[in-house]
Amino acid sequence: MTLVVGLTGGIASGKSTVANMFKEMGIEVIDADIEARKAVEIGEVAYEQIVTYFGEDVLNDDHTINRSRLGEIIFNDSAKRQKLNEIVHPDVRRRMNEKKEAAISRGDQVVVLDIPLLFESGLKHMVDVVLLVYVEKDVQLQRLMERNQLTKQEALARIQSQMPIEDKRKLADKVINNNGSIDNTKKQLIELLADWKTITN
Ligand SMILES: CC(C)(COP(=O)(O)OP(=O)(O)OC[C@H]1O[C@@H](n2cnc3c(N)ncnc32)[C@H](O)[C@@H]1O)[C@@H](O)C(=O)NCCC(=O)NCCS
Ligand SMILES: Nc1ncnc2c1ncn2[C@@H]1O[C@H](COP(=O)(O)OP(=O)(O)OP(=O)(O)O)[C@@H](O)[C@H]1O
Repeated sequence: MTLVVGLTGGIASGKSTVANMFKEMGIEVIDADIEARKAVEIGEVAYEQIVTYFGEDVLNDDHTINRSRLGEIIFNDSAKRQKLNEIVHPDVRRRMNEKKEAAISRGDQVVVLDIPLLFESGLKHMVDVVLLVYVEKDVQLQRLMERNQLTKQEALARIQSQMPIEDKRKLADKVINNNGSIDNTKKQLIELLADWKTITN
């Protein structure tokens, strides 16, 4: 039996950090952000729809999507964000499902789906258990500003474009608290995996 874990959290809460820990343990992680990048490559259906809706202003000179420009637009306008989600998400789900089915066919014990918008997009049905990477709001803001070189206002716009992390915490099956050190986070993950081993064996 394969346990399908949905890894989620707020922006910059530490999903990729935890995802890398899973990978180091030899567990496959299917990353929605990576699949979303592939879905908007030149020639893909979503690419054409983005150009039609948002115009050529969101393109780089080489015609690829200018991600920072598109981000500036959608993180400050909920109607445009919803439109982008409608364009990109169906293909992201299709790509993730294909990889998930491959992991199940191979007989992997655990496969992880890293989906930032798991709750916002109603994707709980895609996984067996939801694992939330939690951080307090001030830590989240600080880490986001530092990692993406954003002003406080820009970072807050991104945080506020998602379901509040406190609400996500109530909906999750398991929570890893990532306020502390990376080592502490890893310890919590190892304990969780030991629990799950009894489920998958
Ligand atoms: C807006 C875009 C161009 C910004 O690209 P950029 O390279 O700056 O960021 P990246 O893709 O690495 O996303 C970083 C984080 O932003 C958050 N985020 C991204 N898209 C959204 C969204 N539509 N709504 C809320 N939060 C989002 C997530 O927490 C994500 O982990 C890009 O995020 C995008 O195409 N988003 C739409 C697809 C999507 O929803 N992706 C998220 C998972 S499916
Ligand atoms: N426990 C920690 N201590 C200090 N810094 C951390 C810790 N966990 C993560 N970080 C840093 O915080 C930032 C956000 O972490 P990460 O990229 O893993 O978040 P994410 O949830 O994957 O973000 P996104 O939603 O944008 O994909 C990174 O710069 C990372 O190095």
